[in-house]
Amino acid sequence: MTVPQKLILASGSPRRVELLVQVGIEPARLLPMDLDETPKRAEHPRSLARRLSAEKAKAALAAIKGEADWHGSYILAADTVVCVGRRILPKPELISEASSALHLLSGRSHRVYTGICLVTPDRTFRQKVVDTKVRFKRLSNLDIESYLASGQWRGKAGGYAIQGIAGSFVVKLVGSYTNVVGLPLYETVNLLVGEGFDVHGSWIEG
Ligand SMILES: Cc1cn([C@H]2C[C@H](O)[C@@H](COP(=O)(O)OP(=O)(O)OP(=O)(O)O)O2)c(=O)[nH]c1=O
Repeated sequence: MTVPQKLILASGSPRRVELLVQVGIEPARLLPMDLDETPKRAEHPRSLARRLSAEKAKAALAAIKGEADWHGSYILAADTVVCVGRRILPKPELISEASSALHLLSGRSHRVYTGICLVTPDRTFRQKVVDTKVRFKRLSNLDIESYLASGQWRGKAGGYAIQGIAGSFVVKLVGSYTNVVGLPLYETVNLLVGEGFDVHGSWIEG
């Protein structure tokens, strides 16, 4: 008898769930981890994405360790960081923060790093950081004001969501699109397959 594999997604991000479901992976459980995401002094954005994704995975592992049926589960966590040069942009909750971020992104290229961390059933930690280069058009005052009014910036790294209105700001994108949304699908599936997770099982028609 084969034991069904379970994936615990250590995330509260609906985008990450949607991306996994898009490739046929239905997380058995969502376990959002509320961590302090403040960067360390002079921390590189790539290192921040790597560190936070590992911390989310570690916290999720600690949370389920005492449970009898966690054996055989995989845990996946991710963290997305947007930066202009080495300047890390916040995940704005205030309109003023979102406005500053959009002014900074206007007419420039920036990078989006997503760290992914997979904990295997034997508790091995496997990590990867993926980066994407994105160039925005020059945003007019009307673009910025209207975008701020949309509220789509709230809680999103860098103060925008490429899967919404801000998709129309993108002049050029080099790398993974899904990485910008919050979970790089190629690399995530690769990591899962490499660690023995059956991603293909759900692809059968009917
Ligand atoms: C740049 C960008 C970010 N985002 C989102 C993805 C993430 O949800 C968020 C980055 O913050 P994260 O800290 O990576 O994720 P989160 O706090 O939303 O969720 P969790 O830690 O529980 O997994 O920004 C978009 O949805 N679209 C985009 O274009």
